[in-house]
Amino acid sequence: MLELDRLGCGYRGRSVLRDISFELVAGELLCLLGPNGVGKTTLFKTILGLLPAQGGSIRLAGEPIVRWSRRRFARHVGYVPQAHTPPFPFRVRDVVAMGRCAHLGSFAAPGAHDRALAEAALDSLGIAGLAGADYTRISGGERQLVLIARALAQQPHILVMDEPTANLDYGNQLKVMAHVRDIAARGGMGVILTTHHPDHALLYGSRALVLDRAKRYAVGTPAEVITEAYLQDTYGVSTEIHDITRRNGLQSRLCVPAWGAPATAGRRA
Ligand SMILES: Nc1ncnc2c1ncn2[C@@H]1O[C@H](COP(=O)(O)OP(=O)(O)OP(=O)(O)O)[C@@H](O)[C@H]1O
Repeated sequence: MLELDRLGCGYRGRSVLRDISFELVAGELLCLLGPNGVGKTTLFKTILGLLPAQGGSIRLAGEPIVRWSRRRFARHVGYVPQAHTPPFPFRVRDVVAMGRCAHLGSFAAPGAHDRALAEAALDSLGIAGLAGADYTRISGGERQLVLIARALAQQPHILVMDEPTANLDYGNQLKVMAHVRDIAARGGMGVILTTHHPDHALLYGSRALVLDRAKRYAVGTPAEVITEAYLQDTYGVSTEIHDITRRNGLQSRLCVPAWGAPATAGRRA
């Protein structure tokens, strides 16, 4: 679906990442992890065509993205930016319906089908009750959910999400991750998202791309690339990664800090 080949990205006179190669395939959720300032958003902006590539290439459905018109690109690729406050007090249902813009003709307004997709996207995230609210008067986490709903209403083939769970409460973080994983798998959408939580990738990711401080990267299953050594070297914290058996018998892998618990906590009798 999306192929990066030795991609370089950065800003005028400043290289941020070099020689990044990976593919995003249909139905997968690829989690991108890395320390603050390493270049995750810069990589996304380059994939989205907002910054010119500094070498290498990006292909979408086998065709270099430089050959894609903006309109065709917008029909294929959805983007969830980090939450922002827009200057205009649109109603939430209109913000979500804007996700349908790339599918409409010039000057056309969203029709019944587009409105229904917008309402369904709000409903799927449990925020149908916000539909009539003013987008500038809802909380940061609610705005984040609305931006996710807008991207879902767009029904893209590829969804790029920049820290989609950053402002969300614990329950909404888990719901959004599970929901995105499920719609990727069911609908054949490829999703790439950034997260600062290794557990999000371990629990929900099909694959992970991890960047370290030296801007080296590795791509693989979350279990392959999110290791105690990676977390120690990259974040300077000691962690333990454990395989657990859930009550339903399924196996999961989780990361816990190796420090910080009271001396007596969890001590066996
Ligand atoms: N407009 C810009 N012009 C020049 N340099 C920039 C610009 N925006 C970001 N940078 C620099 O590019 C580098 C990568 O920034 P980027 O925002 O991609 O990091 P990130 O990995 O997304 O970080 P975070 O996890 O904190 O969101 C940083 O050193 C940052 O200072």
